[in-house]
Amino acid sequence: MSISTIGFLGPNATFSAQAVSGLFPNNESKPYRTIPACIDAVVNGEVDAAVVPIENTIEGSVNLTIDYLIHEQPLKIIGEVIIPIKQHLMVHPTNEQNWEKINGVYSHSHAIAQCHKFLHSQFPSIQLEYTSSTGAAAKHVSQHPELMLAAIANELAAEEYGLTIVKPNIHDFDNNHTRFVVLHKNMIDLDVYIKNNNGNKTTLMITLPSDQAGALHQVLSAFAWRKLNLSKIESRPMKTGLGNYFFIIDIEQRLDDILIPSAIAELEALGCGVKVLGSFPYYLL
Ligand SMILES: O=C(O)C(=O)C[C@]1(C(=O)O)C=C[C@@H](O)C=C1
Repeated sequence: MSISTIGFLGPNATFSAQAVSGLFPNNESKPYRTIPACIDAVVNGEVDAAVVPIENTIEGSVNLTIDYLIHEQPLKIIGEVIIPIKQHLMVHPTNEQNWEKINGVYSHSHAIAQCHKFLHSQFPSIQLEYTSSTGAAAKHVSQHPELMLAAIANELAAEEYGLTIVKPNIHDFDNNHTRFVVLHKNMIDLDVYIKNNNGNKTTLMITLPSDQAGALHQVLSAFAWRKLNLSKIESRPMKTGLGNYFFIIDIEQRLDDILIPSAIAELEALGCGVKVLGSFPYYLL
């Protein structure tokens, strides 16, 4: 396989690690402390690909991933993997009996956001501490039993760092999933290596011509009349001035020879900028 080592948001036993072992069970993987560090590692050639979170059912987009890809390091999206997310409250075993008296809850900001209702009702005035990942939170809690802390993380993290789950499934909505993208320097075909995908997508980045009435409507109609099914549309700031936005659009099919190229040509004729971020298979684990 032209992909051997995969970078992910570490340490061991994060949800990102789970996504990597689910999709690439036989590859080597390498943990990084932040999402930008995972992306840089692909650009620098330290790893062949990275698996990074891009969207969660409850919390929405992972803006850091989208912005870093668009503004800093343009890699290709070569695949997508969606995994169920179950968040558990865990403590050091020495604090198991009096876990309701904990002094602080540690986790990744997205994980804390997924459990806001639980935290608000059970621990309304507790100190919340944000860590670089759920795994990092579990590791920290395991190293400081004397501080009486809890982490929000997954079952693997409880095992890996020797913590006891005292409240399982504390995410506020049952249907909690996170979408991860596989990033690579080149637009390679992942489905040659990983079979049984659940569908295909093409992701475009589109900038609108400035100050043109109905521009977004025209963009959407270029897809609508070709019956190109869109599964996501998202706007993010260009960071060049208030009101300047670009759009990320997911189309539910591969980049073909006719329909998508002709939609792109129509958008360019309207004065839009269009960039193909990837055309790839997706997998549900
Ligand atoms: O902290 C982790 O375990 C991660 O892999 C990051 C992350 C995220 O950024 O959304 C991934 C999945 C969950 O939604 C919570 C956290």
